[in-house]
Amino acid sequence: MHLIGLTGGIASGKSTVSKMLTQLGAFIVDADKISREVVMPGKPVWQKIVDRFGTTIANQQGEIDRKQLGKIIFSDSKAKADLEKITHPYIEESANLAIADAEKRGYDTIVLDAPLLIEVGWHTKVDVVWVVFVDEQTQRNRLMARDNISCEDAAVRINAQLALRQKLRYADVVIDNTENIEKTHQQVIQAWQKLHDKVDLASDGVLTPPEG
Ligand SMILES: CC(C)(COP(=O)(O)OP(=O)(O)OC[C@H]1O[C@@H](n2cnc3c(N)ncnc32)[C@H](O)[C@@H]1O)[C@@H](O)C(=O)NCCC(=O)NCCS
Ligand SMILES: Nc1ncnc2c1ncn2[C@@H]1O[C@H](COP(=O)(O)OP(=O)(O)OP(=O)(O)O)[C@@H](O)[C@H]1O
Repeated sequence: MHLIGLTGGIASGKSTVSKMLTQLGAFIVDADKISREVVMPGKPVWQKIVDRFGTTIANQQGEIDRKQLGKIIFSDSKAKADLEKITHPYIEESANLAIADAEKRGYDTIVLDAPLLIEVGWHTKVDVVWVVFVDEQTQRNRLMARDNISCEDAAVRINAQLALRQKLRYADVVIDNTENIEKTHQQVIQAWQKLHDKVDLASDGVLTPPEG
């Protein structure tokens, strides 16, 4: 089994690359999706967030108001650290279970899609690290357009993460997503092919020619 750690910056294109990897047959474990599941009402994380941030952090339906929580944590590093201390152990436990389950179900390639892969040290538990890169201006423009936020808010969110250029130092594979989707798709297919060819060589000493 190959475990790919897929990371990048906010709005650099991780979900876009994830979808391409799904089409190639990988199973995706999405840390952002898990972070939404673990805060549902009734879960221990929900209570811990309400204890730390007050009852007004939950909306009328009792769900955590993510917009409000995002506003708080992206402008207050202590609040961000507190939220991460509450959520990360549960996100990690759930991600580990999802990886083990996908392995049991016979998936040959599993992708841990996590924006904070390197910040939280999970890059050490994956086989290879793929970083989805874009230049900062493109990143800011895509983030503003997708989330309908101001240039200032986009900059605050980008700066809340380890700089994308720093993440490149941990990369086994860099997917440059600055240009169009087709160019990105070609890089993903190439990296996928290389990963699987390499393993064929390592496992039996003979390079298996690609099919077709
Ligand atoms: C801050 C929250 C409430 C914002 O929720 P929202 O629905 O608006 O955004 P979503 O969860 O889809 O995240 C969007 C992007 O924000 C960035 N982001 C999220 N959390 C963090 C964080 N703690 N630090 C830096 N960037 C973050 C990531 O690039 C992520 O892809 C939410 O992201 C959250 O609960 N974060 C804490 C959990 C966490 O660290 N998640 C990251 C997975 S390892
Ligand atoms: N090559 C591209 N050309 C144009 N737009 C793109 C390209 N890649 C992604 N986008 C757009 O940029 C935005 C960010 O991409 P995406 O949601 O995949 O990023 P992400 O890294 O998963 O974001 P987040 O960290 O916030 O979850 C989306 O609106 C997406 O449609």
